[in-house]
Amino acid sequence: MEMCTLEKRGSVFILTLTGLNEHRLNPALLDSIQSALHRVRSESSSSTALITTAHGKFFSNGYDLAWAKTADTNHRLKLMDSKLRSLIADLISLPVPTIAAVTGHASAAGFILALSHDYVLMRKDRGFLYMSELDIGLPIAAWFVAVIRSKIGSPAARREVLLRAAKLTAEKAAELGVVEAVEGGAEETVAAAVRLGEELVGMRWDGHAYGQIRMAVFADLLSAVRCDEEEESLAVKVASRL
Ligand SMILES: CCCCCCCCCCCCC/C=C/C(=O)SCCNC(=O)CCNC(=O)[C@H](O)C(C)(C)COP(=O)(O)OP(=O)(O)OC[C@H]1O[C@@H](n2cnc3c(N)ncnc32)[C@H](O)[C@@H]1OP(=O)(O)O
Repeated sequence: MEMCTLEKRGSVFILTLTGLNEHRLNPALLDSIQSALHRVRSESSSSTALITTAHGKFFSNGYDLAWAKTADTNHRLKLMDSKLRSLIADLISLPVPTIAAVTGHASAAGFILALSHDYVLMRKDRGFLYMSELDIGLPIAAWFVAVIRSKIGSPAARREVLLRAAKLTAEKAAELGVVEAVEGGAEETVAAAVRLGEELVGMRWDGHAYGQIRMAVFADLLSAVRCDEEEESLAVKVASRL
């Protein structure tokens, strides 16, 4: 079953998480997204940009904990987490500008996926950006915090997101500096992302320079994403709470 599509619209790629489901980040969906990123990398000979968006009322509702809850929970949790980390590292090294067009709820790992883009545009009327770990009693990985620290500048905003589990609407997220722009509905958000993408493509930057500079800007984040020291202990904690 196709879980995401990749289409070229003008000069930009649009990666869409398909289906009216929660787009939970299980290995199948993570693999599908990552192979789309590999296609963007291989086909981005000329200047291009990547927009990531989703169908339905969810951008992504986070890890697929139901999938993980089996006899082999620890292994499955670690598998999801290592696949997401690999995907985030690919986004940071991708030689093209990246834009998340958040057209629905983005929770926990889904929020991390959105934040890992260079720009986040969000629809005004529906959808929350929400780190739900506090509400569901789960610990958080240091690398998740590294993403949030790299992308959300204000300590007050980080407190709202992590220590208050705030459900941020687009307007609140813009006020806290979490998203760049608040658009209308889903279609307007994708259209605004395409306009921004075409504007960035118009700069005709060298993609490898763009990717290298982004990796330099987020060097600390990249090393946190690649470090799996705590994974085992966190997996045990998370598994015990499922
Ligand atoms: C776990 C991996 C371990 C690996 C090994 C260890 C290493 C790492 C360890 C890390 C530790 C774990 C980290 C965990 C990561 C995860 O991803 S775990 C999974 C997390 N996911 C969740 O917890 C799911 C959270 N989601 C929700 O709670 C809900 O889906 C939601 C987002 C709150 C949406 O709820 P829902 O009821 O479906 O929403 P709606 O019906 O759409 O809206 C509710 C009402 O709000 C109104 N509304 C919606 N948007 C807006 C808006 N923008 N503005 C105003 N109002 C809005 C909407 O109209 C609804 O109102 P009513 O119609 O009046 O009800």
